[in-house]
Amino acid sequence: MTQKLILASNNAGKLKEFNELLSTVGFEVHAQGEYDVPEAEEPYFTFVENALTKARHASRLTGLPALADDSGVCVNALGGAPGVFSARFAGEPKSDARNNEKLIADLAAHDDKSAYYYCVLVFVRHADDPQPVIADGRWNGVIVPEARGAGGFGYDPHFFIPELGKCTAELAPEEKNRLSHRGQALRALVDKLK
Ligand SMILES: O=c1nc[nH]c2c1ncn2[C@H]1C[C@H](O)[C@@H](COP(=O)(O)OP(=O)(O)OP(=O)(O)O)O1
Ligand SMILES: [Mg+2]
Repeated sequence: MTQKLILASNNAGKLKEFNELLSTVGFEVHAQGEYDVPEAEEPYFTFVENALTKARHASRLTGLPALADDSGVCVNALGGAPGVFSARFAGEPKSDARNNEKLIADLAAHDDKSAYYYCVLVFVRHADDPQPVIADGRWNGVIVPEARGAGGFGYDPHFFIPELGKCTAELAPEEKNRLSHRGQALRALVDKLK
């Protein structure tokens, strides 16, 4: 029997990646938007607290198991910023274009362009689940000033993987999922659910 699962996210890029990643795992996946779940508050300073809050919120409003993702790009020369604040780095309303512009500007005076993507996933079986399942993943790269590629979302046009000679926006979806922070975290999470 396939189990219904709510994806506790409104981010179209994440939803597309999760649909690909979860298609093989036997869940019937529904985005929280299908159930008119509004965006949850993300008031915390850690990825895990924000992800847990998003998962509980979606599960409470739908009565179904929920999976949430809190993720971001952490830049070493900026002390890990924007990190947990990646989505709203350049203020409200959220804008990938303005976030990328600000990231390039803030890094201009720094020689060290190294960064990593980080993702925490939290799965709850029900809203008050006392044993949320948690997994994370990390993906190292460097920030480049010139945008490259049309795939992915968010910071992908500026997140360069030296080993591949490409930005993550230049990767095919299956290649990004095989390597990404989100792909790593999801495989670890699925292992824990077995
Ligand atoms: O693979 C990625 N490729 C590019 N950028 C990425 C990636 N993964 C996270 N990011 C960036 C996008 C956003 O600026 C922030 C996530 O913020 P985050 O709050 O977790 O998501 P969100 O507000 O867009 O949607 P939601 O909270 O509904 O899941 O990190
Ligand atoms: Mg968010």
